[in-house]
Formats: sequence, structure tokens, C-alpha cells
Amino acid sequence: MEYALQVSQLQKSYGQKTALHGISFQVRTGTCFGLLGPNGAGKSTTMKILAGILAPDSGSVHVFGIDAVQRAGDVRKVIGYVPQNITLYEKLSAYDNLIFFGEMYGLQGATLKQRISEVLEQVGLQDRARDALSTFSGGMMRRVNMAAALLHRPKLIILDEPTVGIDPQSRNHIFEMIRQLNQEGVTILYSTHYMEEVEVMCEDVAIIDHGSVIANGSLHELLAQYGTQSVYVETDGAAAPDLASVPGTSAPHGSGWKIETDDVLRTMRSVSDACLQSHCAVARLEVVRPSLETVFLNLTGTSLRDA
Ligand SMILES: Nc1ncnc2c1ncn2[C@@H]1O[C@H](COP(=O)(O)OP(=O)(O)OP(=O)(O)O)[C@@H](O)[C@H]1O
Repeated sequence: MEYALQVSQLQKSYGQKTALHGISFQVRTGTCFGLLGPNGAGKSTTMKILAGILAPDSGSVHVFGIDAVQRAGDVRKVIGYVPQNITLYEKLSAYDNLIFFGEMYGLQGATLKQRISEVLEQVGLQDRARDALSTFSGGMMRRVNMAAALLHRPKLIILDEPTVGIDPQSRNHIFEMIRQLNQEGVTILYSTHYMEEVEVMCEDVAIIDHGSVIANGSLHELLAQYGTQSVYVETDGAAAPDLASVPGTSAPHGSGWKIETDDVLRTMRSVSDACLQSHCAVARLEVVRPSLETVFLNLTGTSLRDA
């Protein structure tokens, strides 16, 4: 199998603080891979090492088979890294910022102008090319940051939490762009603490917590292995059904109750009987499919939202 990225046993400390305790994962060429974890888990540190900005204390990174620590210059040519923090000059226009970044990648003249026009179209900002970035929203600036990382046609794009704090329009635009790039064969490494984003965008996932990978595999495998199925019931009216005899673990959830179970059909039947006996009319009765939230909860004992 061909890998765009092979990360092995990365360790990194900042003074006394160990940020990475031996991170390993592999990204198959052409896939969209999600690096999911709560704030402070070590995602940005990992990505900075992959992009050649930070040196690891130990461990190795290979990008399309090239050793990224030994040959950082070669690797930079095939990687597009979009950092979490905006790295643009606000007084300059989008166009002039892209000239600056393009020249850093060795692009010049007509080739550079052509690429700037293409990437601005990709991020949907052609009509704002000549405006100063100080007039852009945070989401638009993030899109210019992405455009800068695309100029040299990278084969692997590393995106560090690209949707944090941006408007829904820019968020949708970023998702659409990522899908488009991925369809064109570009490999994507996408870090986020929003599990819903991984569920809709990524085929493979590594879940990272406190500087360690705690689960790694295809989304499908992780959900099957660690996800819990449940049944959700909501009744019509104030009376609560007596769910004591229902198999599974029930707890109040939203406007109703959620029952985690290994046997969804039996639990549904039993919930329906319990409601009947308690004289409660069922307003909603449905299966809740396993999510990365339950995977994280089962692995760590905490909710990803609270971690
Ligand atoms: N420059 C630094 N100096 C000291 N500690 C740092 C530094 N950068 C990160 N850390 C610490 O290393 C750990 C991992 O941080 P990192 O930024 O990699 O996590 P993250 O998963 O990207 O989280 P976030 O989304 O909040 O940035 C955290 O405990 C953080 O406080």
C-alpha cells in the first residue's frame, strides 16, 4: 500500500511539558485523514513537525517515502501546510499576499499570476483579490491562508483546525474545497476537535488525547469496534415511562431518554411495551447510530466536548 505520510513514535517536550508521547499513524495516498482530539491533545505540535516547522525530540516522519526530518526542504515542496493561526499581512491585498507566498515557493512571473488567479477562484475570492485583508472576515482570511498553501500544487495538504471561529459560509466553502482537492487526488490531513467534521469528511481517523494516539483506523472500523448503539425515546406529555425493565443503560437525554444497548431491536420492543404499561404515548422512538463521541467516551471515560 502506498502512504502519503508515515509517522512513527514522535516525541516532543516543551521544557518540562511532554506534548507528544510517541505518536504513530499512517495516511494512505489519496485519502482524507482526520486527526481528532480535544484542545491541548497535541494536534498542532504534530502538524508543525510534519510541516518541518518544529523538530521532534525523537521519532520519524516520511512524506511520500522522503524523510521529512533529514530532507525538510524537499518535503516542503510537496506539502501545503495551513496553520491554525493566520500568517498573512493585513495591510496588503489578497493578491499581494499571494505574490509574497508564491515567491517563497519559487514561483514567478506569468506562472505565479496564473496560479494566483486559479487559487483565488478555488477559495471563491477572485472578486476581493485587490482588497486589503484588513477588510476581510476571519473566515475569508482563513481561505486566503489556504490559497497560499495551494499555490505550488502540493500533493499533501495539512490543515490545522481550519474551521475554528469562522462563519458558516466560509466553513462550507472550505469543506467543498477539501472535497474537490481530494477528488483530484490530493491527500488531506485534517485536524479538528469537531467530531462531526471527521464523520462527514474523513475515511480514516486517529484519535489523539494527552499526546498519545488512543485509536486509529477507518471511521467504519472505529465506530464498529468502540461505538455504542442506543435507542432514543420521547413521550407525548409530562409522564415518564418506567424503563427499569428495559435491557441496556438508560439515562435522560434531551427531551427524552437514551438507552445504550447491544440489542437494538429487543430494546425498542421493550421500550414500547414499557411506555404502554406506563400509559405514555410514544412521540419518537429511534435508533441512534454510534458516533465518534461514543468512541471517545468509551476509550477515555470523558466526553470529547468536555475534555
Ligand atoms: N510553545 C509551547 N510551549 C509550551 N507548551 C506548549 C507549547 N505549545 C504547545 N504546548 C503544550 O503542548 C500541549 C499540546 O499542545 P498542542 O497545541 O499541540 O495541542 P492541540 O491539540 O493542537 O490543541 P489546540 O487546538 O488547543 O492548539 C499542550 O499542553 C500545550 O499547552
